[in-house]
Amino acid sequence: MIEIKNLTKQADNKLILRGIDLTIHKGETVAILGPNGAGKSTLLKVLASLIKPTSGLVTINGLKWKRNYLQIKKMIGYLPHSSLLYDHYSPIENLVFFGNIYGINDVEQRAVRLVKEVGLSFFLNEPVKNFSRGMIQRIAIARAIIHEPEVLLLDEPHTGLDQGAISILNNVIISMKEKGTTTLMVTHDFKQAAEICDRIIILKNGRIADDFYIENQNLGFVSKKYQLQVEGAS
Ligand SMILES: Nc1ncnc2c1ncn2[C@@H]1O[C@H](COP(=O)(O)OP(=O)(O)OP(=O)(O)O)[C@@H](O)[C@H]1O
Repeated sequence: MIEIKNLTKQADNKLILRGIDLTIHKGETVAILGPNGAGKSTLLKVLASLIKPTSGLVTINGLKWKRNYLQIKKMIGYLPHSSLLYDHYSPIENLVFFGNIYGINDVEQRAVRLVKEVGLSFFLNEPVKNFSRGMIQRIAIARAIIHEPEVLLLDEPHTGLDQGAISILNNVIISMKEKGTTTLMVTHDFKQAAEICDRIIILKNGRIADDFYIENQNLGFVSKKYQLQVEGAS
């Protein structure tokens, strides 16, 4: 479970997050929607502990960030805009490298399985620098889940993926949900949000403008709620 209380983030005199209160329950798959500059990536970065909040409290599974840094770090898988992969390493070398950081057992076996899961077995030993953007994104996703995190933070994960890779990613997220993983996904892709998420949060000007559950992958409902909050339509 993730608990966020009165979270604010200020940078260069700009208040990016303006008092976020949010509870995400274990196993939920949550999409964070909002216009450009709303503070979505900043919220994810705070949760991933890449940047410090200006004030407020974040606890993950009851643990506070400040006191349990390493323990929490192991619980989290984070997919940022950049892949974090090493260009000259192959997918397998990258995944083994990151897996070793987390002290994974049988890391090579797991790395091979993940590369297969994201559909790139054929390129197992090819340097990542030769890969297309979508291929890099697939391996970046595998990297984010190499340590089987309990919490998955994904920043625009569908960007650059073709239809096949979108299905692969969605299946990865769904199968992790079945194992109890909690996922927060920043996205501009309403269709994917409606398809795999059970809850939607709309962020606007650093505040939560709406927070609701969806049923039956109701894309129309998501679009209508978004228009109402962000575009001011009724
Ligand atoms: N380190 C920083 N210093 C100053 N301003 C920043 C910093 N980081 C982010 N911002 C500003 O905060 C606002 C929110 O940025 P953020 O990247 O969180 O938005 P976002 O909702 O993810 O946007 P997008 O949909 O365009 O990716 C933007 O106006 C951005 O320029």
